[in-house]
Amino acid sequence: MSASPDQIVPLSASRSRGLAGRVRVPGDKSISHRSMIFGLLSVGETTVEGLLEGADVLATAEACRKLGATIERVGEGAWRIRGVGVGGLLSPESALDFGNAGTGARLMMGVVAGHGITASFDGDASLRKRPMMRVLTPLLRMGAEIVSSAEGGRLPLVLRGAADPVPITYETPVASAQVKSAVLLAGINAPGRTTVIEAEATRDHTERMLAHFGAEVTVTPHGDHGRRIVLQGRPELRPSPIVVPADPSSAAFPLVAALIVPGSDIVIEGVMMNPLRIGLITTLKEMGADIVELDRRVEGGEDVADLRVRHSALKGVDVPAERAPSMIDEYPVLAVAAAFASGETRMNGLDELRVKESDRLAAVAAGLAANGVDHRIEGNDLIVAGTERAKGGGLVATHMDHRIAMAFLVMGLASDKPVTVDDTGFIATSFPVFVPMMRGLGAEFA
Ligand SMILES: O=C(O)C1=C[C@@H](OP(=O)(O)O)[C@@H](O)[C@H](O)C1
Ligand SMILES: C=C(OP(=O)(O)O)C(=O)O
Repeated sequence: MSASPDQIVPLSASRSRGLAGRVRVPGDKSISHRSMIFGLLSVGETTVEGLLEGADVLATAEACRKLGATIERVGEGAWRIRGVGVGGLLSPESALDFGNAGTGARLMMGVVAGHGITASFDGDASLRKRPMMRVLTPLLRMGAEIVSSAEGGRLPLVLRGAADPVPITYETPVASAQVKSAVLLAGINAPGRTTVIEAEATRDHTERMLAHFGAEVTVTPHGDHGRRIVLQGRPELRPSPIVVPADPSSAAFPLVAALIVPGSDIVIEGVMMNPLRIGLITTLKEMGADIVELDRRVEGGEDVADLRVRHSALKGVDVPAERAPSMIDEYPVLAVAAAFASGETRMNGLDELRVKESDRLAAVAAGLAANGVDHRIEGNDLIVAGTERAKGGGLVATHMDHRIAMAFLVMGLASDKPVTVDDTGFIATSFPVFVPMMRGLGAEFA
């Protein structure tokens, strides 16, 4: 296991020989959070296999316990949740602490908003800085009330839910699966149809899980890239078994590492290929990456494939803004790949990166600068001038952000001099076995 978020553990990565081997990265974080929440919202026992046992998901599990669920771990990645059902939630006796996790906090605000209960929400210093009004604005329209909050509706906050939430039609002003999901989760207990319209389609795990648990949900195209989701409220959710596929956002790290470390040839098994999550793979293929999908199949209701990845000569590309939702968490590691490409890579429309665990646009730019990679920011676009190498030698400030830590450790595996990240503790939020798994492929970390 890697360090945990409450320890500060720096680590250096240095030039490695070709990576080799087969790995399976942990379960998808988005589906893992939702497994706990849907388990809570159905009466009876939900079984989960392949759960991501990262700090973010464990915080959501703890919150579900405080709201009335009985949750037990029965084996590695195997969990059982006994839920209380829609309408059956209890007001928790202590604050729900989501640690570093935006997904857990925001989705649970939706759940609480749709129930006549009051709950306190809190998180770590990173989560306390992140905007919450984006979910609270529609939830207030549905009848929830903010009892108290930090400035601008930020955490810590106390939310009083609505016993009879009002079903609304909501057009999301930002492309965010968390906002969409919060509204739908509140809408589960609303008498009538709750509609969410998104201009850009975002990950659809909540919609899929609603259907899997027996709710009536319809999804139709909206405009050029968007969707309209209609949920019929007050369904009786049936506990349903969940098999969590491997997280494409975690797979991104060994994948890019294999592309940039000369001589690499690896296989990453069972990676979820949900079309709304694979923008990085599309982009890397455009850059000339040798990624072959082997044994494409369906597991747990999602397309998955084993990805064979070999070191590749990459070239710079233009990444369209409308692709951002399908690779939103992958830009830090794409910026690293871009440094090792020839020519400019332009990543357009990265405004949402500014409100993640850190300001990722600033953190990536600082990390590139510290390691001698030419780049610039124009508005919300990041342009990396690739020269097929990075000098390295830099110390990267990770700002409590797991993806910044992992992306720059990957850079160090192929840069001229080692790259040091100031803290690896937060890697445990999403990919607790990152360090040992990468070492197993041949990564030099010290
Ligand atoms: O719904 C989800 O599970 C997530 C949605 C995304 O956030 P936004 O909704 O803020 O884009 C993503 O960055 C996050 O890691 C997980
Ligand atoms: C943005 C992320 O997660 P969250 O919003 O759940 O903190 C992430 O994992 O990159």
